[in-house]
Amino acid sequence: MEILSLINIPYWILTISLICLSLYLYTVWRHGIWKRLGIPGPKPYPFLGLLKQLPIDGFAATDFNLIQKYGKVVGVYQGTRPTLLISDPDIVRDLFIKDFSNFTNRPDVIKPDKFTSHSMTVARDDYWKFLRTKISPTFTTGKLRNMTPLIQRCCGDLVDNIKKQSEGDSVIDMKEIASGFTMDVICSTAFGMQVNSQTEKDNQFVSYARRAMRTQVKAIFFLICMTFPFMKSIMTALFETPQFGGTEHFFKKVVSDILKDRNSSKIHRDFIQIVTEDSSTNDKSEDTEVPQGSSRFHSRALTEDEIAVNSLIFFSAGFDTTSISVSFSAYCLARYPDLQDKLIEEIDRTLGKEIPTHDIVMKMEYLDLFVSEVLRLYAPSTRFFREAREDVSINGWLIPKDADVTVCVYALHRYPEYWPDPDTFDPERFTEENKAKRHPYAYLPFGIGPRICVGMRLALLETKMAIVYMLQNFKFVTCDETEIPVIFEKGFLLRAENGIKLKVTQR
Ligand code: HEM
Repeated sequence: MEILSLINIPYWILTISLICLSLYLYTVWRHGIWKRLGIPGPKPYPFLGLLKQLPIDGFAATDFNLIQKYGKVVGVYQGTRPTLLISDPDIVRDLFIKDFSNFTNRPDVIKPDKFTSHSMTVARDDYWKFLRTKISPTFTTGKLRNMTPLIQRCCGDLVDNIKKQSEGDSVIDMKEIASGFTMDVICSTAFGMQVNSQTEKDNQFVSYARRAMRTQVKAIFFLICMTFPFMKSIMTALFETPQFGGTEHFFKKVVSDILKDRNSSKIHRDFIQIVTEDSSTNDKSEDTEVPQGSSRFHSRALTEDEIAVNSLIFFSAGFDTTSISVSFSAYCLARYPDLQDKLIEEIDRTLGKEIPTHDIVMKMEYLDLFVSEVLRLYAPSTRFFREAREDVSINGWLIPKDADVTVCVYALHRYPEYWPDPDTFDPERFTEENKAKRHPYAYLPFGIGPRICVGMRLALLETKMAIVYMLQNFKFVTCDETEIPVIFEKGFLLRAENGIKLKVTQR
């Protein structure tokens, strides 16, 4: 202390310096984990690791380049979080299916607040199993068949919107139009509300929904928590203030009012109605994926908060993803006129101008091949994740407890070993014959295993219905404004940065 007083350093400077030094040593130690375990990967950037690269190159290109350079397993750091990037279908199967009990949970970067902790996407272990068991029956074939009239109505509005916006040979932006359509489908299938978000721009419900999905601010909170995990609690508290999020009260009230207003005389076919009727006890349909062993929660119904937050995941998990699949479908139709004609031929032969039903649409063979190929090249989620519960050894490598394991869907779907000539758009890759020749886990647009996307059936139905309605009325064509190839946003979702500009001709 006497030496310090001699060189006259104020205590506050000394304290700050010591904190900085400790943080630096902490990150250096964390950034050595993969090297100590012998897993290949790039030298991490101080503090930020891969988080420095992601905003520059974007998730898709960063993962693609790393996997090209280091192979199918790459050790990186997101901030100081050790993350294993994987694009090896065998390893994905071993971890995400065979060893699911060790890889049940997603990493919780931001500590979920009390309300969000009821969401199926972030719930952990037995509580996740309970929620999944209660919510999965919403997406059985029977329930989706019942929901189809809601989707048909939104498809009708979609066609009207395209007609209106393309008047006088105008260029339309399918990114905008598809996002309006997806919003309408969610409002009706989750909440039973009829909205045309394309024409009702100031609808209060829609503006709250858009606010709940605002991602830029969330990204900053995520970045801080990934770099310094001990900041989780502070960031969580901030995140919930009305300036940054704060949509919880609005949606809780909406759900509470809906539940009060419902009376038994009117038939409702939406998510809120289905889970209120506690469907898991009376609808164990053949095609619902329900995890086993969800012990102690089973006997009770969902609470109002659980219904509210899980109706919100229709927005957070189902909005951008489905809107990307609809907009890129239109893009591929315009880019490949021969394939568009083939699809039109199938639609005309099967349906003509009749209203598409669930069963007819889901049985259309070429439509299925086409949508599968769209979701290969333009898989909306570039990645999906799990957290290792325990140390796990795989192919002679140790994955340490708490590490993130991330499947790089964008890179996997372009790996030439599984997808010869990967940049070519070719729906024939998905014929039964060609599928049988390929690794079954080389195609993962909806994830894999017991935690696979719960809304997959709804997303496919919605996308296919939209395509059929659109092609019954129009043909898509590229124009001077169409960006070829599309430039992607840099985020985790594969959105087109500058929209998807196309023209249509009437049929
Ligand atoms: C084309 C559209 C969609 C795509 C590409 C997509 C993709 C995904 C992916 C990759 C996952 C992670 C799976 C995993 O970790 O193994 C996921 C999870 C999830 N998705 Fe989707 N999704 C889509 C539409 C939807 C829709 C419409 C809904 C809701 C209505 C939805 C609800 C969810 C939920 C709740 C989860 C978390 C499941 C759980 O943790 O058990 N998704 N989705």
